[in-house]
Amino acid sequence: MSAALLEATDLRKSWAARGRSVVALKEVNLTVAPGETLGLVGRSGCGKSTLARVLTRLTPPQSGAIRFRGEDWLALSGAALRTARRHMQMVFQDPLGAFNPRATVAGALADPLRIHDLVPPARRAARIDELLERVGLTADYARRSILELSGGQRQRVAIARALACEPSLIVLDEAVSALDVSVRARILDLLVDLQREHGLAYIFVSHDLAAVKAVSHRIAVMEAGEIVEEGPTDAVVDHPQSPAARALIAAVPRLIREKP
Ligand SMILES: Nc1ncnc2c1ncn2[C@@H]1O[C@H](COP(=O)(O)OP(=O)(O)OP(=O)(O)O)[C@@H](O)[C@H]1O
Repeated sequence: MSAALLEATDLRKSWAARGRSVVALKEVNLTVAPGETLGLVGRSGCGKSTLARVLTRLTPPQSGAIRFRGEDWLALSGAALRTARRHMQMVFQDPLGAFNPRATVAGALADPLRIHDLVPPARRAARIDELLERVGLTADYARRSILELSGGQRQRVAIARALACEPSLIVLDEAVSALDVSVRARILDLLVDLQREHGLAYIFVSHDLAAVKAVSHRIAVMEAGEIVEEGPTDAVVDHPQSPAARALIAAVPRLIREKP
C-alpha cells in the first residue's frame, strides 16, 4: 500500500479557447504525503491553477488517475463524493468569490459544519468561536459581514472555513499573493502552526518562490503544463537544475534568497 495521501498519475487537461485547444497539463505526476507541504511554483500560465482545479475536482481532467486517502478520487460521485470532499479543501487568491457576499462570518463557517454534520447544532456557535480563535480572529468577528473584512481577515476566514471541515489536505492557490507583505508573513506562519497542530498536508500554489520556500517541504516546478523539476525545498532553491527553476530563483530579490 502506498503511504501517499494524494497520488496523481499522468494527468492531462486541455482547454478549448477561441476555437483552439490549449494544453494546460501534460502527463503530470505528483504525490503528497500526510502532513507535508508540496509547493507548486511556475510562471504565469504554466498550468498551476488548472492542476489545483483538477486535483480538487473543480474541473475534470481528460485522462489520468488520482488516488486520495486510498480511494480512486476521480471515480467518486454523488453522496460518496460529497462526503469525501470535506477531506480536501481549497483556498483561493480572492476568497470573496468563494463566499456568499451577503453572508456573515458565522454563516460562512456554519455552512460546512451543517453540510457535513460535523458538530451538533447546539455546539455550532462555540465551534465557530474556536475556529476564529485558531486563525487569530476574536469571536466578535462572527457577527460581521464578509464584505466588511480586510483581505487578510477574509483570507483567515477562508482558512477557518477550510479547517471547519477537518481536512487532511488544503490546496492553496495563490492564497497569500494579494496580501501585503506583513499580512502575508502572518498567514504563512499561521499555516505552518496549523499544520503542526492538525497534521495537515498542503499543496501551496504560487508564482512567488519566496512564499513557497517559506512553507514547503518539497517543491515542484511547472513549465508549460509539465513538472520539470521536483525535490526537497533546499535542493531546488540552492541547486536548481531546470531553466524554469533557475529563472524563478533569479527573480527573487537577493536579500530574500539569502535569508536563513
Ligand atoms: N477556463 C479556461 N478556459 C480556457 N483556457 C484556460 C482556462 N483556464 C486556464 N486556461 C489556459 O490554460 C493555461 C494554464 O492556465 P493556468 O491558469 O492553469 O496557469 P497558472 O500557472 O495558474 O497561471 P497564473 O499564475 O497566471 O494564474 C493557460 O494557457 C490558460 O490560458
